[in-house]
Amino acid sequence: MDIRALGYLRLETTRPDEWRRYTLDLLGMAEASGSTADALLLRLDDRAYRIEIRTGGSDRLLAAGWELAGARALADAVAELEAAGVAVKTADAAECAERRVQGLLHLTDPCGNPLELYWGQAQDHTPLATPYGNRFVTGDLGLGHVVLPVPDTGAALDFYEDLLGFQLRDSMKLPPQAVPTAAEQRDFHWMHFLSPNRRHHSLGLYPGALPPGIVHFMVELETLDDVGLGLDRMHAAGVPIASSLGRHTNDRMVSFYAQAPGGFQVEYGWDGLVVDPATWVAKEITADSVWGHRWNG
Ligand SMILES: Cc1ccc(O)c(O)c1CC[C@@H]1C(=O)CC[C@]2(C)C(=O)CC[C@@H]12
Ligand SMILES: [Fe+2]
Repeated sequence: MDIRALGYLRLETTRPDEWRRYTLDLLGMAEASGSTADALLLRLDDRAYRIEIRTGGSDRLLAAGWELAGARALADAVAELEAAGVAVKTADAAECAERRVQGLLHLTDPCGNPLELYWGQAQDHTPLATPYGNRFVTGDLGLGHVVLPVPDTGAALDFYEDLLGFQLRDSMKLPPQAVPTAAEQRDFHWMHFLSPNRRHHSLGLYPGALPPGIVHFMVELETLDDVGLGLDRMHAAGVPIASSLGRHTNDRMVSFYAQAPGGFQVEYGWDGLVVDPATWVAKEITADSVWGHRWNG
């Protein structure tokens, strides 16, 4: 399947004012044109939007949007999904227009996580004015990464690897105490990292359940100072820091994790690894970080 990148995230929130402050004032995102009273659209680059925060009755992931190369790629995806027995719902013209894409499918992964496959997202050609002059690393690496809860980790790995065509980059054993909501009792649980592109991982699979349907999402900044200044803003605003600054072993990302409104986290990072998919070899990592990343509570 010709999926190219994580294109957008859609979230539902019961606390839209908090999310507004969090994304614009703390994460340094820009409000996109087309935002409405019900849905804050956020710009990180030349795309019309990368994140949608929709006001509703719960705090949860509405969809991870994965971008395909074009109309033929999306039609091929429908055929492959249906042949594999996966139910897909094709969006009508009105819904495509609302999402600002030219073709769109809805489906769920084997653990019930909502995804959208799409092609042809609108661009915004007006200069991007982020509040602190910070720049996000996107382009063909996509928006960043998202970590999804997958209690049936094996089924989820098969789905993303074999059907969606993501490349497994590495895996890490988590001790039972790190996965209190695992489906079964085991000595350890695998966490997996995958991507359809050169970004080390666009998707993390966390082997437990989590009510918001998302463990964290990561946005990457161009400079270390962008990340440090973001950390200062989080501290100044009194946002709980879920994990201190550190460097991950697998993608070498220097990042911290801040609590987001609604029970999950945002990872704010710099210097993530770009790999060559043609020569990559899947590995096991035996520590999450080279240094830092002290988790709180
Ligand atoms: C290990 C790792 C490497 C690169 C990343 O971008 C990344 O997010 C992680 C994993 C972070 C991970 C998590 O998402 C939920 C709580 C986890 C499972 C832990 O208990 C240790 C690592 C944590
Ligand atoms: Fe991450």
